[in-house]
Amino acid sequence: MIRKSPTKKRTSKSSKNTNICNPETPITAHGLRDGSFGSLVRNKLSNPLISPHTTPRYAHDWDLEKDRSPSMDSTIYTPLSATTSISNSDDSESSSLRGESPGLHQRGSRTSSSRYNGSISVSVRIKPSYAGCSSWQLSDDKKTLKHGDAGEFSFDNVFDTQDDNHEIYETIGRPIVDKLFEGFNATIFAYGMTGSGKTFTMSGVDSNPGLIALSVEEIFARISCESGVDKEYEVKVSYLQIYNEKVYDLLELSHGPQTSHEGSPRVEVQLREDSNHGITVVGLNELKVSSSEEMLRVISAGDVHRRTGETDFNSKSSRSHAVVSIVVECSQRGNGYKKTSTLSLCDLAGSEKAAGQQDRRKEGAFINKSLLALGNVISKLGTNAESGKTSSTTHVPYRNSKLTRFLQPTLNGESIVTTICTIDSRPDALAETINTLRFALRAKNVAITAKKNETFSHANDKALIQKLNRQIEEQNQLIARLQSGQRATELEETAESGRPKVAGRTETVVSPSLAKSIELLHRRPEFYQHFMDNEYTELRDQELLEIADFLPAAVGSVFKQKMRALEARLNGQVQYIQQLELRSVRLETKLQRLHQTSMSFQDRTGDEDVIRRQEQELLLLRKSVARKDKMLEALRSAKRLRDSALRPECMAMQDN
Ligand SMILES: Nc1ncnc2c1ncn2[C@@H]1O[C@H](COP(=O)(O)OP(=O)(O)OP(=O)(O)O)[C@@H](O)[C@H]1O
Repeated sequence: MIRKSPTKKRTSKSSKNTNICNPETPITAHGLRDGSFGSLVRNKLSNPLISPHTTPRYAHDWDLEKDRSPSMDSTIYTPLSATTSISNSDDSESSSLRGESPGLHQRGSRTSSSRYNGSISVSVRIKPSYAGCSSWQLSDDKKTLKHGDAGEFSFDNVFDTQDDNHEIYETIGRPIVDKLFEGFNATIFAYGMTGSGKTFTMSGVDSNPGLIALSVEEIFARISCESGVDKEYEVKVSYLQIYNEKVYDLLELSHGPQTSHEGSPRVEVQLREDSNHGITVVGLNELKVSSSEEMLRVISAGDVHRRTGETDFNSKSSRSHAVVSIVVECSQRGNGYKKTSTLSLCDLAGSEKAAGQQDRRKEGAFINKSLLALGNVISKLGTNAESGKTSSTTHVPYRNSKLTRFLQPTLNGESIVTTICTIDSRPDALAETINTLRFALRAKNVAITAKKNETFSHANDKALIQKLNRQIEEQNQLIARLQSGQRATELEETAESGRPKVAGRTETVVSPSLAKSIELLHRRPEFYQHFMDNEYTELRDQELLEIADFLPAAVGSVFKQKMRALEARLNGQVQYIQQLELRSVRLETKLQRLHQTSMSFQDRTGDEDVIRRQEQELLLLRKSVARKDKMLEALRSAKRLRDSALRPECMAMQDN
């Protein structure tokens, strides 16, 4: 049975959100103050913060490098306007009216069953915060975030502080797992500043499992429901981290989790690109797993080795980008159908300000550099989609970081992508929050054209064809054996009927008409017998009938009987001879044709043999016809003798 996670209906909340500074605000199960963000602030359509020509008021690490910062780069920044928000929300609304999942951003009109056309689906999750008042406000439909200074931002979904991981899974995780089972590659990635809740969303905690655990449970629940006699599933998992621009396998088995100390990067693996397979990770362990428990054990063993450290915003910050890849392979027995799709669950490292510690600073520089590269790629892909260009015709800077190189196939349209951008509502994180929201807006523009990974293997067809061919071959041999047996019998019979016996001859090359003639000759005795036995046919000769009438009754009837038999035999002989003559003519014509053919194929001794045999057959037939002629002549003379014996003078003499 498919496990149904408890579905909490996404309810609209009032736009008049509770100020989290309010001591009346209830505390959630996680010990956090519940409720949405701060006081309603006037909506400003023209916003100084988001103008490409204006310097942001908030200090940000990236702001120091304005030229490189995604937020400040005027070539990649898309100014936000009321129109953008409205058109985006209209888009989402129309997709929900079409019955599409709110978790995916699919363009229904261009979508066929084996293709998915859409764009990256983008959701934002707000982390509850104690630190100061927030001025963020969420719209009733939970799609638009407003900030007094930053303006208005619309997305496919905005999850507020009350939404737990189950709620998020139901809205964005389950539709992605649906697509996975249809055969599409699918990706969920979490993006946001350090401490904003990416790992909390992806991995969760014991009391509130994250998208990884919930997806894994769903995958195995479906497999147990769908597996059967005709369908079989295989599931594999791999887990890697990108730390300081190096890729490490988190499932390397050479050291058990107990022996390796927490946070140490495992075995380094390499990204490789080739024309056949695209980007691959050489040497990455892919473990076959057969249950959700087993897979979650494997993943948590990998978690232990993920690089973590302390940042200003997170005491246990993930210092690497981590990707869990789950490969689901479904094969149908009998027809060679196979579907292989991959679910990639990425928990990116968080962007941050420059840290005090040297190690943290180095890590932070790598993290920021790779996130900047990701932002640039997303921006370029978004611009391409808007202008109708493809990444094959324009340069997309995938090579600027290991993260973008690794995500290249995903972002290049081989996967359906959902991103969850986490933000921290505290005021001192506003600059980072705005950067995250800008990234999220750009991601919304990235077009996806994914196709199902389905194949039909012809291995089974080949086996079937081979089997059928073997059967045909066996049957051919059987027919040849039966034919040669029949020929041998015929030849035996021919020999018995006075023709020379040909010992051990198994040739079967006899023309059908010749075979028929031979058969007729073989049946000759029965043929004669038939006419000889036919004594009850009517006597047709009028003269004989009249003579019989003159004879005494007893003699007359014997006479009639004898005459009838003689007449019948005579007629039979005549008919038979006519048939033989006809066949003889036909055979002669055929023989002539064969002679002509043999002239042109003299080296083919097989044909000469056939001609020789047919000539022999013809000779026999001619002899037979001659015998028949003699027999006919004898019968005619017998008739003449009888006729003369029946003349009146002879009769009178007899009477005397
Ligand atoms: N929505 C939430 N509800 C309750 N607690 C949360 C939420 N989001 C995050 N937290 C808590 O905030 C802390 C930091 O979260 P988390 O580690 O998930 O952040 P992160 O974005 O992964 O940070 P980093 O990039 O530094 O790894 C954790 O203690 C986590 O439990």
